[in-house]
Amino acid sequence: MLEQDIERVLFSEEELDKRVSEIAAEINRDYAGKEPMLISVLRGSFVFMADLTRKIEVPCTIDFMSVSSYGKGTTSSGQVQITKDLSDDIEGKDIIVVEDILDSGNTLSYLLELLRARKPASMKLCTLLDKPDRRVKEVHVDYSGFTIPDEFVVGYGLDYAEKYRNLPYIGILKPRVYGGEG
Ligand SMILES: O=P(O)(O)OC[C@H]1O[C@H](OP(=O)(O)OP(=O)(O)O)[C@H](O)[C@@H]1O
Ligand SMILES: Nc1nc2[nH]cnc2c(=O)[nH]1
Ligand SMILES: [Mg+2]
Repeated sequence: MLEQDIERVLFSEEELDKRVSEIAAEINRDYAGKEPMLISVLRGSFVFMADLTRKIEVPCTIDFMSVSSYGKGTTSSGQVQITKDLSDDIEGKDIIVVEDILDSGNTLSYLLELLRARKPASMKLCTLLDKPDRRVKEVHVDYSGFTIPDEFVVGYGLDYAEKYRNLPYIGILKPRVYGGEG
């Protein structure tokens, strides 16, 4: 069972639901009278995106982009690959980039620069988790769910070697799973 690979739960389903509601309330307030386009950075953000969008009450559109830099490891390769681009144009739109985690910053610094060049009317970043300890590229965050310690977390969309995305909570992986001690 997946549960046996989890050292401890960092955020329960209930805690995630409460925080996602709070973030959605901020967005609803900030975008009153506007029509934001929410851009989910796949694959990690799919669960957060689905929960967040269902709590957004202003009219909005959604799109998806797929980016990968971790492969099977627990540290960033630094090489960001776009594996699926957006379907729609973002020029003149008020976009909100939705991410599961900001860690080294490699993914988002690359992605935000690329999207900025397409001339959206405005661009904000919403990340569920922020792990500042391993940052190598500076990234400005507009909406952040939780600041977390330097531990490799999984669940609620986040994977290790493509597994654990289906866990309904966020947990810390036992080091033995990825070849560490424990
Ligand atoms: O700040 P960084 O160090 O760049 O790390 C953050 C990124 O890493 C993960 O994606 P990953 O490349 O593992 O792809 P995935 O979303 O398909 O899991 C996560 O979903 C973020 O996009
Ligand atoms: N699953 C997972 N993916 C990440 N990508 C960057 N940091 C992390 C992390 O802590 N866990
Ligand atoms: Mg990953």
